[in-house]
Amino acid sequence: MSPYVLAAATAGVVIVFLHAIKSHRSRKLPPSPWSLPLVGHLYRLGGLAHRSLHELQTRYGGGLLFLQLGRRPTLVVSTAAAAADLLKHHDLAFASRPHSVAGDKLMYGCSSVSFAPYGDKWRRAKKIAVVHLLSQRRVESFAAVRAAEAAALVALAHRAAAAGEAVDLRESLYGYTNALFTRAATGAAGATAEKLRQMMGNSVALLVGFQPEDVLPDAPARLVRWATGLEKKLDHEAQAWDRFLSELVAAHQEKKKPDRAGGDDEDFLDVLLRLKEEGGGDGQGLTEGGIKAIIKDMIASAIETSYTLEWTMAELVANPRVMTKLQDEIARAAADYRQPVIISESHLNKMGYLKAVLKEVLRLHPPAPLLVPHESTAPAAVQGYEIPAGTALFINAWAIGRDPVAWDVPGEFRPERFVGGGAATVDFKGTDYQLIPFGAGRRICPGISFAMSAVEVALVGLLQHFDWELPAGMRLADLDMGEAPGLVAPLRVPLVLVPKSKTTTLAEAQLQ
Ligand code: HEM
Repeated sequence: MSPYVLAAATAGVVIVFLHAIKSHRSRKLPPSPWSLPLVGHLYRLGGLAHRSLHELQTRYGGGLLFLQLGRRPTLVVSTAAAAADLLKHHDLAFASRPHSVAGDKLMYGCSSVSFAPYGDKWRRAKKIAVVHLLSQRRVESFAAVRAAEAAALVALAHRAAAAGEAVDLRESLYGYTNALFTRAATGAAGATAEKLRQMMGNSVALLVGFQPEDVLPDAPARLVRWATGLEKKLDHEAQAWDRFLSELVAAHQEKKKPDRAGGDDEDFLDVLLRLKEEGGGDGQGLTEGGIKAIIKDMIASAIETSYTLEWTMAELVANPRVMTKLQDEIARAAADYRQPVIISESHLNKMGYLKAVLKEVLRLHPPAPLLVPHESTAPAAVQGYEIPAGTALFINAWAIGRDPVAWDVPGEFRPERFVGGGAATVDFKGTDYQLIPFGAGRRICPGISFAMSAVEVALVGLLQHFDWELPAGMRLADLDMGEAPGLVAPLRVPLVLVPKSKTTTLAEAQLQ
């Protein structure tokens, strides 16, 4: 980088930092540890920000911390009580998102649901997602696609079992969710799904993590993006996506038949193009860019969904008692109802222990441990502190799931706490603030039902047909249950397990 760029960047940071310190001192703010010039508290985050922030919070007490993360004043919420107060009483003030240049470029001017700042554009996109794409009826309409993709996953495990080989679950579970989400979003499978998966990997690498504009004012941040080649990468990626999505849109417009409009066999792209064509109502103001951004949002969610499956398999292998109990529940359902290879979804809904296991996994391992950052658009008085407008918000769902005030023996994996115990009625739908892996309030994830159906169908298939063991020579104590660094957190080491068929072959399973 040239010395001029460096000097301009440094001067910018100093000005912003001094300004931040001045305004910080004049307000009543939550506890804030000492920080460094320029970077503020950024250096305290480390690779596993949710863990570092949890440690800081236990040291300072209370449920709120106020940090200066580079340029951004940031409120961190780490207890169930503080989350309840904030989300019940100040949700509106904190319903926006911090501006992101990568989101602007890769998400068509932040017009996806997840990147849009709070306002009319976001409200319309969210309504489309909730009412037209991810409603219970629409989720049910994809049951056959889920069953087919889960059967492909079971077949893959059968092949590995027959060959005595291990399965790389990180790889195969993401293969499953990506294929399923791509089919639901665009109707495409095979090579198209593979291409989208590879492109999504490139985009996610550019979208997550701290960006130059988080630390520097606009002009020096732009210089840094230019000097480091980031600007070029973002433009290149945006163009590649646009070419690909334009082809999918064109193919959909060609195949569209009048008698299909509004039917249950529509994929997300069909629905969005229909709403745009209808013009008024919920499709009002929907542009082709907006449609492409929403499609990207939906396909990207395959990542968190597959991480949930991977964490579940890891916890089950680490807790053989729970694995056996869940397999017994599944075996009873399969026997009672003479089920085919993949147990039908109406029967999954009656499996109480399955639901309890998944809640327990999401309590201990929310795939987005700090949710997605919010930003306030108005001042708010939270627990007696004055939080200025323009403050970023991290809700530490990982710490909240381990809050000792909200949970008995929080570090223990014990699904029974959700069956008849004190937490029997606690759910992750956004009203129980001690369990918020999907967030709560206005910005809550609209894909809970879509995600959980995908997780349940695959999990039940994998446990109905196989016992799962650690690879030869590996002991339970060697299983690494730590997280990989990043704002979306899978297991640190991809999970590899050996399947042992309970139904010797897929053909045999199909006959049962
Ligand atoms: C287990 C899987 C999933 C987890 C753990 C998860 C979690 C989350 C979280 C934590 C947020 C942010 C909440 C906040 O800002 O406070 C979110 C937002 C969102 N999720 Fe999910 N999600 C999952 C699956 C899905 C699926 C399957 C879809 C759609 C197909 C989806 C679509 C979205 C969208 C569109 C948003 C943005 C909402 C907004 O900004 O208003 N998610 N999700």
